[in-house]
Amino acid sequence: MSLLSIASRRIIFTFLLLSTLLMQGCAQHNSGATLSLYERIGGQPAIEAIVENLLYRIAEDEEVVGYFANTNIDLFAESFATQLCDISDGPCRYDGPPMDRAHQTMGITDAHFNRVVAYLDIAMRHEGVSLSARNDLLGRLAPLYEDVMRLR
Ligand code: HEM
Repeated sequence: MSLLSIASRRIIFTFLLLSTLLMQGCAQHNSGATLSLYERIGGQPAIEAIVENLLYRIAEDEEVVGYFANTNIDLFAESFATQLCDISDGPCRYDGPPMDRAHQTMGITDAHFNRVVAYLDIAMRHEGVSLSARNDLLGRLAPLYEDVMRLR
């Protein structure tokens, strides 16, 4: 085998190796392994659409909407969207009241808590958020249950 053909084989081998590594990198990127949860949800526009969608579902639930009777809905929407952005590793910092203070004197029942969480899941599904991203976000909200219900 000539020196030239050994050299060209090496070049081809190196090229194949590099393109395989590059393709693996792209596949990993596309599968979401390197994306933040915030990005997998769809970033700020998706979060705002999800909160809006959630608000319509709450408005249609005669029992749950009662909790929001004295609430400034625009402020709530902004605050909730910031919290979702923060908790999903987005570029926001939630600096509103802690969850136990935000929900004091409400006496939220388990059934109503579950309904709001279900509405949030449906709102995310409606906005095209993948099952795994939905589960990850709900998993991050789950530890707030005790504070929202004021059980601590
Ligand atoms: C994991 C579940 C929940 C999270 C993460 C959450 C988060 C929040 C946040 C961020 C605020 C805004 C706080 C502020 O800036 O003043 C808020 C307010 C509020 N939440 Fe929740 N919430 C949850 C569950 C619920 C449930 C189940 C209900 C009722 C059934 C509820 C009813 C309210 C109401 C009525 C307000 C407005 C309080 C006010 O007018 O000052 N929340 N919540």
